[in-house]
Amino acid sequence: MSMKLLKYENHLDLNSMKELPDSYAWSSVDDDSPTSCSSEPVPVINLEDPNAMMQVGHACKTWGVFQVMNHGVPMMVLDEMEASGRKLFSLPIQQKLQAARPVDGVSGYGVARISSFFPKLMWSEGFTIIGSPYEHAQKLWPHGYTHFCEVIEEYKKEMNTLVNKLMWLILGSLGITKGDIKWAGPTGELKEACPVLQLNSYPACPDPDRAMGLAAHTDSTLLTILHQNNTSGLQVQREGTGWVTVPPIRGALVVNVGDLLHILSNGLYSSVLHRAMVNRTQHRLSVAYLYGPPSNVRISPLSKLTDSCHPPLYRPVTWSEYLGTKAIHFNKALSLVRLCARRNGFVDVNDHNSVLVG
Ligand SMILES: C=C1C[C@]23C[C@@]1(O)CC[C@H]2[C@@]12CCC[C@@](C)(C(=O)O1)[C@H]2[C@@H]3C(=O)O
Ligand SMILES: O=C(O)CCC(=O)C(=O)O
Ligand SMILES: [Fe+2]
Repeated sequence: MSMKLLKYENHLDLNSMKELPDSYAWSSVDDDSPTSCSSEPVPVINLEDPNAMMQVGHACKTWGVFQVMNHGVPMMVLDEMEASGRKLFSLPIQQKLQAARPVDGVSGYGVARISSFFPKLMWSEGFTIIGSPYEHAQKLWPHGYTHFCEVIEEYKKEMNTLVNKLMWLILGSLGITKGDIKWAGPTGELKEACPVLQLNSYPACPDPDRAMGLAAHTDSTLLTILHQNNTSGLQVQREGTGWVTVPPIRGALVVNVGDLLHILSNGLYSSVLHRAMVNRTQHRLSVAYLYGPPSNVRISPLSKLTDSCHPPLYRPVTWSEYLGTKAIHFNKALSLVRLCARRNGFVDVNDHNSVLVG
């Protein structure tokens, strides 16, 4: 094979490339280059602070993203997850392809799912885990998959505890109590949704200024909890400022507001547009815990947040319906579930054809 590059699904084995192929060269990466280091930093919140709820609410309203410390997830669990991710992505490509994500499937190894919406390829590889990791792990390590599976299960358990804590802080900051949430159990635990674990790998890149690790997107979740290794790359877009880097802080976790929380809060807390950049010398890893509601729950603006002056801006939607819309329409999905302006007698700010009423 020429240049000893192994091709899979039209994508190349990134670890073996000495030059950036044209198919990976994003000419416009620098058009909206990151803001200077002097911009306001992404909030870092100590979850043991008695004012944590107020700070979380403020961060959701003004950023849509924040980092948390003293979150209760043991450092060892984060380190083990990172080591397992590294072990997985450093397997030979032929081995990783044993666990390839099927064309019509969600779990497994593959390129960024959003690739199809962009003319250029992304400098990353991913591994998506939904439900049990056993089936795929067995294909990756036929004789030694148990440790990987144990690490994943432990990580999911810790994330589930944290996501409950975060959801109640966020909902509390909106004045929402346990009785207002249909999918909360009697002791306030949020009924088990089917969480998704997304492992992302961004190999060192020979021409990082022209490459894109993961293109700008919002997550289709209520919340995403992201663990990044010590290499920076995550950037969030802030209105009026531009792209702001979320610096890795050892032990801290990044929390993103997703589209479903945007809907649930009737747009009070906006989902955050984010992307991942790559690095010339360092391999970057991230692990995203994508949290959504149980499959039978339809998410719509909470009634406590709406009245005649603040009508619901979005129609009810289940997580899987929303993922379906996202899979087809990508970043237009949120505006597609937005209620039509005229039907409610108010103007939709996103509807440029609407006529002012009243
Ligand atoms: C539940 C999901 C959210 C996700 C699509 C998916 O079905 C599984 C992977 C998720 C992920 C992770 C990387 C970014 C993202 C946009 C993508 O392409 O796959 C998200 C999807 C999403 O939040 O819409
Ligand atoms: O790698 C990152 O920092 C971002 C990953 C991400 O956005 C995702 O998995 O949804
Ligand atoms: Fe994301």
